[in-house]
Amino acid sequence: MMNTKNRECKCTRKREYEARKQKVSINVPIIWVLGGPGSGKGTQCDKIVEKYGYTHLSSGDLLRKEVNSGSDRGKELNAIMERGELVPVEVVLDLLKEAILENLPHSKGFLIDGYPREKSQGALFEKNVSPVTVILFFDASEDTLTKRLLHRAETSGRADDNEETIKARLKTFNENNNEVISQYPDKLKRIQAEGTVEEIFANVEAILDKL
Ligand SMILES: Nc1ncnc2c1ncn2[C@@H]1O[C@H](COP(=O)(O)OP(=O)(O)O)[C@@H](O)[C@H]1O
Ligand SMILES: [Mg+2]
Repeated sequence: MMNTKNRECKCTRKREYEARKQKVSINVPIIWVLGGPGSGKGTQCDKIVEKYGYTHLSSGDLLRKEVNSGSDRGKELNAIMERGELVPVEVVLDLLKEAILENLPHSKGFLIDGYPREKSQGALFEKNVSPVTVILFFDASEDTLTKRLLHRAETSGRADDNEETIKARLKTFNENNNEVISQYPDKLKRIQAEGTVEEIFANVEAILDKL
């Protein structure tokens, strides 16, 4: 019993290690989806998946999955996320890269939702995973973001959808966002995200139809 467990454990670790080392050759679009908390990244990604068949990888969802697994790493992550802070970049990047490799054989493109959150995260992704094709940045006012998140809080069950954490998340976002997007002037597509879901999606289509 003990032996089998150990073997499985080593095996998983080995696979993870190899995933990290492996060079990835990706010939489908890699799209970073950025914007403040509540800017509609998840909502628009769902619509993109429906029309374009891309693979949606949300860094937040991958992290929450890790938290729900109940692992020690998950518990540490949960504490950080409840404070509205950013988790260590290696953790997010490993989770993203593993998910990309897993989906690569059949994927038409990847939506990387909510990453990079810091300048260094973008550089690490491009170095260790792949260059980015295009960046969708959903731009909405703080007022709109807060209203949408408080509304989402009624049903989301997310530990970070409460007034205090929302304030901290907006602060984290404002501190880092300009530095992130200013690195990629040629790839950046700024999308006005105050309108209806359909209006915003029309602007998204105008960009993705050209890829
Ligand atoms: N264009 C929109 N107009 C009004 N509400 C929206 C719009 N887009 C998203 N929402 C709502 O705002 C909340 C946050 O959207 P979500 O897609 O989860 O944002 P993010 O993934 O960027 O945090 C959700 O409750 C969602 O239904
Ligand atoms: Mg989201």
